[in-house]
Amino acid sequence: MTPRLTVVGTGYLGATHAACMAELGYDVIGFDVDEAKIAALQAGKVPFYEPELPELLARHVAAGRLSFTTDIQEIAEAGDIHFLCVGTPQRPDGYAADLRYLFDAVDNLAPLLRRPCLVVGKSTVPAGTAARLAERLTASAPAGTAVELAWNPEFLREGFAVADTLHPDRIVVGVRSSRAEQALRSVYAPLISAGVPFLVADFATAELVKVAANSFLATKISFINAMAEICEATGADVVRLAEALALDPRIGGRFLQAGLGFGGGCLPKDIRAFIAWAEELGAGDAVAFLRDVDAINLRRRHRMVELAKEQCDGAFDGKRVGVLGAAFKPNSDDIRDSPALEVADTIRRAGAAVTVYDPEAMPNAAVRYPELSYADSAFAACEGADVVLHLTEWREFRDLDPVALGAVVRRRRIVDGRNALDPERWRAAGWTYRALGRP
Ligand SMILES: NC(=O)c1ccc[n+]([C@@H]2O[C@H](COP(=O)([O-])OP(=O)(O)OC[C@H]3O[C@@H](n4cnc5c(N)ncnc54)[C@H](O)[C@@H]3O)[C@@H](O)[C@H]2O)c1
Ligand SMILES: O=c1ccn([C@@H]2O[C@H](COP(=O)(O)OP(=O)(O)O[C@H]3O[C@H](CO)[C@@H](O)[C@H](O)[C@H]3O)[C@@H](O)[C@H]2O)c(=O)[nH]1
Repeated sequence: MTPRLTVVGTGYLGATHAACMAELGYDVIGFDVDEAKIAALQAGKVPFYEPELPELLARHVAAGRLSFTTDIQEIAEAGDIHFLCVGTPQRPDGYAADLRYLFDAVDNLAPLLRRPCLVVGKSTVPAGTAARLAERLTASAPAGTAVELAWNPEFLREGFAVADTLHPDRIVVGVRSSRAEQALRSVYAPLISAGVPFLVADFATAELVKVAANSFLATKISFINAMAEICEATGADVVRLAEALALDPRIGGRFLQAGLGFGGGCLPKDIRAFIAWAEELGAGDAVAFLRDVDAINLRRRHRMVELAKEQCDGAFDGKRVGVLGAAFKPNSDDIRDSPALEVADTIRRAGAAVTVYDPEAMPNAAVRYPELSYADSAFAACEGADVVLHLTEWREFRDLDPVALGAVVRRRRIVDGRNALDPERWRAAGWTYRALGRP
């Protein structure tokens, strides 16, 4: 019999997972404690920007295959498999992951379970969390109910969430029984039969795969950004350097884009949680290098502010700065730990009048950074600017005409924080072009 699925926590990950599971043919109910989010989703609307997701979600909601609720009893009664997709942000008091939402989710769901079911964690967690949740689940579920936990980390990227979910590089599951393994094999059968590798591990390994993958990606970005610092000291060009490195297939070219560094709701908090957890285990030395990875990453933001200041003739006071980009990366409206907004706000606090434009992230940015000014186009943000900062590499910015933009600024000066513009084109249009890691 086809299992009925539920998704607990319908943010970026959960809403995507719910819609994609409906696309694979399952009946899915999404549950969240955020009533506004659930109301939007139930109306077939995605309350954040993610390409491809709105059409997919609306289609399955309209077909009655996908629904959303704030009633936990409803999902407890309906679900054969419950996917936990709640947030695990950085704790306010340090580096560790805040696991309270996961514990709440399990504590609220478990006592209501009346039928045999599998609870599958997808959130990113320190190894050992699944074992703790399994204990809580068994302790709180009614006696005699066959309830089990499994772990199934998620590797999707924002901006490509639907494609990454429907065509993942691999599916990793942490299980304690062949029943759990078979249930997950069966759920993902359409992907497995399309050739997606299905890897089975213990809980701790499955949890660790996710954190290790993000640590590796963060390290690769910080490596090239460390090289950018060296390039700045020697007059070399990090973009040419990365091109040459990438031609070695052992290194590869992906995640070698030097610039303002990584932000978002995942890489920064995941490497910090990894450091905190390893230290707790007495294995802190093994991942001490991740402190450098974090520090290199944050230094790029300071360097960007310095370059902007140089282009403002050494003082921000009384200067106008046009900022292109607010999201932590293009094709997303996510501003969690956004390097662009941190740079923009630092410059504002230093005395400049800063105006930001982003194709999708301005509503989120305006809530978090109400003191910044916002404009409704790139041209409007740059009007009268002493310097333009390119901080999130949306296609719209890469396609900007430097001649036309040159007509609205006060001075033709641009700092490309993402190494994504063509320096020759901008210089030919009379701009002073500066970038991170390039002469
Ligand atoms: N965003 C990504 O691209 C991505 C990719 C892979 C893994 N992850 C991991 O997935 C998890 C979720 O990330 P996200 O970006 O979707 O976060 P998010 O903040 O967008 O969504 C989390 C959702 O959980 C809900 N929630 C909190 N407590 C709840 C509870 N007790 N019951 C039900 N719902 C509850 C919140 O209201 C929110 O809607 C994190 O662990 C993250 O590291 C995220
Ligand atoms: O060469 C690069 C590649 C990325 N970035 C930056 O790195 C950050 C993260 O980018 P990306 O990894 O594409 O975005 P996320 O959506 O945060 O996805 C990461 O985090 C997710 C949540 O854990 C994982 O599921 C994904 O596999 C992992 O790529 C962004 O700020 C990018 O601008 C660079 O600076 N240089």
